[in-house]
Amino acid sequence: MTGTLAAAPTHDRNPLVAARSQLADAIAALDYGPGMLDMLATPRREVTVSVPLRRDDGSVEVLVGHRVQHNLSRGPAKGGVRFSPDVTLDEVRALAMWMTWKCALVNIPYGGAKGGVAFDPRGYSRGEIQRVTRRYTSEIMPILGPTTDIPAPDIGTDEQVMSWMMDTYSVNRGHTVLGVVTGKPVALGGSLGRASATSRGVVHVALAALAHRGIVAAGATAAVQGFGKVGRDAARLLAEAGVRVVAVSDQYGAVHDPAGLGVPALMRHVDETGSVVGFAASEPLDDGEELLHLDVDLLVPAAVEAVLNADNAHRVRASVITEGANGPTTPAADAVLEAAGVLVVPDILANAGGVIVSYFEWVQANQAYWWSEDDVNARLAERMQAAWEGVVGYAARRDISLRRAATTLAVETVANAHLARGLYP
Ligand SMILES: NC(=O)C1=CN([C@@H]2O[C@H](COP(=O)(O)OP(=O)(O)OC[C@H]3O[C@@H](n4cnc5c(N)ncnc54)[C@H](OP(=O)(O)O)[C@@H]3O)[C@@H](O)[C@H]2O)C=CC1
Ligand SMILES: O=C(O)CCC(=O)C(=O)O
Repeated sequence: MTGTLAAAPTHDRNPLVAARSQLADAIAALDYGPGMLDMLATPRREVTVSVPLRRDDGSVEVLVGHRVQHNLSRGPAKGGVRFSPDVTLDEVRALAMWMTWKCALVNIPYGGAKGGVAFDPRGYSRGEIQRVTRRYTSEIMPILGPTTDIPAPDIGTDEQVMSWMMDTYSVNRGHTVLGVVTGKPVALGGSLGRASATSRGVVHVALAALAHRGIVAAGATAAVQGFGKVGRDAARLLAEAGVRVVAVSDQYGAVHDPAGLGVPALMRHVDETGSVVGFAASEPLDDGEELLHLDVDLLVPAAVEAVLNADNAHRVRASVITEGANGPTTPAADAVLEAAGVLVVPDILANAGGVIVSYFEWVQANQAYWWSEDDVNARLAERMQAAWEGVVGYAARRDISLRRAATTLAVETVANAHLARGLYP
């Protein structure tokens, strides 16, 4: 390994350490010439920008934003934009690398990217968030475009933020460019089914994983960490499938009902109060951490990275973990969970439904022809099922974990694209 990798951080909870360790595992199982590991570990392009913001009170704050394009060998870079105080360049690099593997694994013609601005949108007005979005978009505009890099929503962003990004890009280009971002509102060239696509994909593979373990979904128990764009619809769809969702959490706390939470009523409570905390038909858990250790059939981490780590993995009692979030399990935790026989459905497979329907949205926008929601959902289910079967089959043939199988399959696809393009002449 050369300079870039030698300088890498080493902490178990650093997402870049996790992403690079997963890549190194995959490369070790494959047969490529020297340089492939370094090349795939290194982002193709990184932009760090200042985002000056005039606050509503007249003061000026200078925020920091990033956009990292990890790989472009199979098509334009694709991946979400995150507004969160925890955004760092290392985090964005890791998330961009995971996007590359995700797009390759589910065979959509993209490389991986990710972006973010380090601030907590909960402390800012709608007007301030719009100004941050527009300035960030302008600053990274040289590397954006419908054939180069196509953002989408992630933590702290939504379809309104995507509309502002599309508008800023389009105004600068002089015409409307629908294909420059996905996750837009349906009224503005978005796709039916995109808003719930990540959750729908998570639930598709969660149900497949329960069946794989011989657990009947009807009456099985689940805990969901995070009640945002991914966790909320995952809880709803699990409940609709007959799974008893016994606990959910957000940043403010966690609620629990061993008999099963009434998810529609909980959703109404969150709409009214902004948090799951205080939901009448439930008991509070001491802290969000407790949710991760409940004795449930299924655990769905759908919030942030590294929540399952060296310190707590041994306390997990779930049979199946389906990763709605990116990078919720550190490599040290993975080893503990694998030894304990927990089936972990990895992020790049489990949460790929979002980018799959983003791809459908981009295809529809480029064709200016929109599909029905049933059509979108059927195509999504078909791709999730194919990816699930591919990963499970590969893992079984080699007697390896689903994470190792998924990463190896994806890395091989990307490495072969580099070879086909003439990496080793
Ligand atoms: N949106 C998408 O299409 C996709 C998202 N993902 C991944 O899914 C994860 C969630 O993203 P998304 O739902 O879009 O983001 P949101 O911002 O919509 O929701 C994040 C949720 O996580 C909660 N949260 C944050 N920190 C914690 C914590 N420490 N403990 C418990 N809950 C916490 C938030 O709480 P609160 O509500 O209180 O703020 C919120 O409910 C991320 O890892 C993202 O990268 C992956 C694929 C696609
Ligand atoms: O929909 C997309 O393009 C990307 C979604 C995303 O950021 C992710 O899958 O982590």
